[in-house]
Order: sequence, then structure tokens, then C-alpha cells
Amino acid sequence: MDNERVVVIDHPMVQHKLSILRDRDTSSKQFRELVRELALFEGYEATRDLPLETVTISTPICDAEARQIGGKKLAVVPILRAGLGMVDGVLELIPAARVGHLGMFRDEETHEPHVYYDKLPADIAGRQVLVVDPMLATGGSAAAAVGYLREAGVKGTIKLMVLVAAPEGIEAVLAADPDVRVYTCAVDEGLNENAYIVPGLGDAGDRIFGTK
Ligand SMILES: O=P(O)(O)OC[C@H]1O[C@H](OP(=O)(O)OP(=O)(O)O)[C@H](O)[C@@H]1O
Ligand SMILES: O=c1cc[nH]c(=O)[nH]1
Ligand SMILES: [Mg+2]
Repeated sequence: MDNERVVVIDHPMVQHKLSILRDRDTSSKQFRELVRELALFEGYEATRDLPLETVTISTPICDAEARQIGGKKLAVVPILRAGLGMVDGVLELIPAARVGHLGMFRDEETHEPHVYYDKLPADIAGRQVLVVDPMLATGGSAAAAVGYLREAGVKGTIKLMVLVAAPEGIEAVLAADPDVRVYTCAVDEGLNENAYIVPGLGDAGDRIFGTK
């Protein structure tokens, strides 16, 4: 997609795993594992621009200058439920990150998001935030999550990590906030009459938790 605020992770390993994720015959167990692995790979790309600072360390041979991640501390914010499936993969990459939770479900008729739970780290306003949710469909949930984080004082770029996005959802979330960046493994064709992503992978939450 030709937009500097959208990054499509087109690495062959990612595309291979995504193809298995999409398959309707993939079990819940394998689906969960793939969501975690894809989140780790995607997190690697989403953290590519973290600032480095020079520190002095002592190797067994001599003192040396080395580079470590500096700047703001990170927080991962999953949009429940499905976003929970991505948390462990991101934490594997950034073990010291704090985790904030935003519970949202999409009304089946109107497709509007409803917030039913939130618990953010007390110092969220000073952190760089990675929002995680496998699916970006209409963009309503992601845009509401970003708005919620802004209300909580989060400044600077909010990175939204999804696995599958519809063009409509990308447009909506970029329009909702001038400083959001979207990371996705695929940009699909669009939405069907129930606002599900086509071809998509179905209902990510139900597939992760085996609720259908
Ligand atoms: O872009 P949107 O049109 O807002 O749709 C995407 C949202 O829908 C799904 O959640 P869902 O409401 O199914 O809740 P769940 O995670 O509990 O299954 C998905 O995980 C996103 O949060
Ligand atoms: O395709 C979709 C759309 C919304 N939520 C999902 O889990 N899948
Ligand atoms: Mg769902």
C-alpha cells in the first residue's frame, strides 16, 4: 500500500504463516500459535525505528561502547479479546513492556465498537504504545482505541499492529488520528455485508479461543 504510515510485512515467513492462519481447517491450537509467532515477527518490524543510545560496557576483553534501546518505555495494549493472542509474541520481543487492556466488542448489527473494560498502566501517558488486534475491518474498534489512548494522555506515534486489514479500516484509522502508523501482514480486498474482512480469516477471537 502506497502510504508511508502503513507498513505491510511481506517477508516470506510471515506470508507462509498467514496462509495457514487463513485456512478454515487450521485448529484453534495452531491458530493461537501462529498469531503469537506473527505478532513476534511483526513486532520486530514495528520496533525497527526505536532510538538507540550509546553505553559503555565491559566485555571480558576490554571496555567498549555498545548501543542499547533508549527513549520512551513501551506499553502493549491489546484490544480484547482477539488482541490477547498477540501479547505474548510482542512480550517475547520486549519483555519489559507494560501491558494495558482495552475490552471492546463490535455490535453485530451496527458494527459500532463498545468498550466494556479498560486497565492501563498508570504511566501510560509517558510511554510509546503498540496497540495489538489481529483484525482491522471497518476500523471502528482501532479508531476508538486510539482515541481512548489520546484521552489518557498518550502522545506521539501510536503503532497499531494487526495481522489482516481491510482498506476501509486502514483509511478510517489513519483519518481518525494524524499520528498513527499501521503495521499489517496483509491488506485484503474489502468487507462483506456483515463487515467481515474478505477473504480474511473469519472471526479471530472465536478462532483463538474456540468459542464457535
Ligand atoms: O475494525 P472493526 O470493524 O471494529 O472490527 C475489528 C474488531 O472486531 C473484532 O473484535 P470482536 O468485536 O469480534 O471482539 P472479540 O475480539 O471479543 O471477538 C476484532 O478483533 C477487532 O477488535
Ligand atoms: O473479519 C473480521 C472482522 C471483524 N472481526 C474479526 O474477527 N474478523
Ligand atoms: Mg470476535
